[in-house]
Amino acid sequence: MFNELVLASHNAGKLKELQAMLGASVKLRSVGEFSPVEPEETGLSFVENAILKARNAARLSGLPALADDSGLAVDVLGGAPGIYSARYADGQGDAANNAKLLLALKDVPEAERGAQFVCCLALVRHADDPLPILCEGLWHGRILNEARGAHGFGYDPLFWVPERNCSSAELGPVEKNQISHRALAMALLKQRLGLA
Ligand SMILES: O=P(O)(O)OP(=O)(O)OP(=O)(O)OC[C@H]1O[C@@H](n2cnc3c(O)ncnc32)[C@H](O)[C@@H]1O
Ligand SMILES: [Mg+2]
Repeated sequence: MFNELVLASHNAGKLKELQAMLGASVKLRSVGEFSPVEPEETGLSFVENAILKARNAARLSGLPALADDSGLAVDVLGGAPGIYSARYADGQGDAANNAKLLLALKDVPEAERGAQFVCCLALVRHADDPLPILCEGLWHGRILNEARGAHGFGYDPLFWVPERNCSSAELGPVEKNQISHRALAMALLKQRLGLA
């Protein structure tokens, strides 16, 4: 159905994971090829931000666009940082985000450190598409007391994966791409597109 999609993301980790999940039959091009400017994520939900990013990328590229809005929702923080995950430490990047999260959970015991990664994928056929395809995935885990592992990106070193007994950054890319929030959302998208 789509041989080429623009990925409405400036996050290289997402591009790598999503391209691996889609396989070679659909080529993902980064929106960075078309503009260095990142749209402001003004939505109040993952869905709204994913649609906003997808429309922006479709407008810039003239191609159908896929967006991924994702984040980490921590139970004891009432779901924070959530849609603000990328900006948790005021735009200072992954290391600062992780340090801030560790500090926020400093005195929280293991049993209360539950969290989930959330991924919302939005696909628009063109910038004004009235019916975006939306797919979501959740991945349940726990926030560690210190970073572990060197794979992945973002909060992966702090996310304990109970079903594998390791952090998400200790999973190899193939394994993470089978069980992550993004993998679940992508599996649904592939079904919707008849690619599964
Ligand atoms: O908006 P784009 O350009 O796609 O890139 P971004 O990195 O800003 O992406 P988001 O706005 O969706 O914010 C997602 C945040 O959640 C984190 N995150 C999402 N998926 C993750 C994953 O699989 N592993 C670790 N962290 C993840 C990521 O590092 C960001 O801090
Ligand atoms: Mg973002």
